[in-house]
Amino acid sequence: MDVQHTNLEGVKVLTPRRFGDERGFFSESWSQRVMAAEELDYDWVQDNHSLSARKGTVRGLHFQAPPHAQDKLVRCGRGALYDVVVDIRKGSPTYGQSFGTVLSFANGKQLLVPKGFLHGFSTLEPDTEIIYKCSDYYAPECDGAVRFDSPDLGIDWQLDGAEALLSEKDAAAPLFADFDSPFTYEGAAP
Ligand SMILES: Cc1cn([C@H]2C[C@H](O)[C@@H](COP(=O)(O)OP(=O)(O)O[C@H]3O[C@@H](C)C(=O)[C@@H](O)[C@H]3O)O2)c(=O)[nH]c1=O
Repeated sequence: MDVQHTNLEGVKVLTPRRFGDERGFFSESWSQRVMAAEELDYDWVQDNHSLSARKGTVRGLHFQAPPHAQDKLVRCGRGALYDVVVDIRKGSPTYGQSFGTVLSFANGKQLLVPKGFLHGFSTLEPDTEIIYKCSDYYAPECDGAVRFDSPDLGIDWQLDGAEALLSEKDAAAPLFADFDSPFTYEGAAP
């Protein structure tokens, strides 16, 4: 597993090795044993899978508040997406800063999204599937969202000028400027 650090402490790009042969490839998308050596230790309890039929679909920016905050390990099962995280830990040296990267079936990259970050993505191809592990269960009462195109965040969603397809919930989300984060920075993450 190749592990790349990003501008946001704790946010990492993980790229599993693919063993290719005439049938295709095999890869270990997660191994607790291997990742413990990188000081990454998670008890994943829920796997999520969604399909976005249209290119230019945006899901996000989402979080689950404590006591049901979630770490997530995100990958693309089919197609390609632009995955984005935003630091919302009050007092963090990178509060409000974002990181984005392309996750595709072809590149096999995964993004590790720790608690205390917004997460969202735009689809770069039709019929794009996202698959992700979560460290806590879905808790709708703790579900929260921030408007993806908040001017203060200045995120380029790679939409090439097209209008994003959003859920009603995401269209009604508050702007980042009006958002009071429930997370505080607790020092350096692994
Ligand atoms: C997230 C989630 C939703 N649902 C239900 C609620 C609702 O009826 C339906 C669709 O939910 P949403 O519109 O919130 O789905 P979606 O917009 O895909 O939400 C997801 O977006 C990405 C960016 C994330 O990071 C995820 O954590 C999650 O927030 O699925 C669950 O049953 N379990 C879950 O874990």
